[in-house]
Amino acid sequence: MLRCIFTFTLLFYSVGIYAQERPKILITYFSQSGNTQQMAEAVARGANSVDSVEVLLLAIEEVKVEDLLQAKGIILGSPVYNGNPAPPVLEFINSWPFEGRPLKDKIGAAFSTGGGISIGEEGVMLSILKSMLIHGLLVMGGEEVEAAFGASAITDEGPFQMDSLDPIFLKKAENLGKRVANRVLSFQ
Ligand SMILES: Cc1cc2nc3c(=O)[nH]c(=O)nc-3n(C[C@H](O)[C@H](O)[C@H](O)COP(=O)(O)O)c2cc1C
Repeated sequence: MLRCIFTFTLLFYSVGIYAQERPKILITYFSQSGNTQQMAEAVARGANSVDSVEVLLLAIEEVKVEDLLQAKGIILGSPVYNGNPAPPVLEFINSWPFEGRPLKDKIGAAFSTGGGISIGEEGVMLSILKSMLIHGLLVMGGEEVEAAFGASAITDEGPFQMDSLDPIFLKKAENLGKRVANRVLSFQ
């Protein structure tokens, strides 16, 4: 009986500690026609490949303030709309709590999708990173030099006009998620 209680207590505490210690990574996106969502899912796959982190994948409209506050890493994605992040993404960022800068020192990263080559993806990621810097996040880019500002994908020009995004873009997104997850762990 005593042994049973001991085992149960040990199990209870180990589960508690494990749950408590897994830092959360929030991956969030706006997507009207599914491209940015595909990138977000790839980012989440990459983050999930790292043990000991908890990954939350949510469309921006599903994100609650507590999700932002609890996350140790925030990875935000947007399509390019006329060279800028999509307006709902800007509204989302404008809704982040600012008083006391509660998002300070979290890790931040960005991803984007755009219809054409060199008509906005990079600018959108930099715009997201700039806002993250205002909030005090520690921002980072992707794994590859070709993803220096984050992971981006072309969705509607030349060879990149397919239902599913080209694997080269999805790989960069996965690597971004993995990189952020590893950094979050090393900053614990
Ligand atoms: C209103 C609007 C404006 C857009 N402007 C641009 C643009 O300036 N540059 C670009 O590369 N793609 C532009 N696009 C294309 C989208 O960025 C692209 O299709 C993106 O992958 C859509 O993402 P989603 O499928 O997640 O909604 C625009 C699309 C819309 C609807």
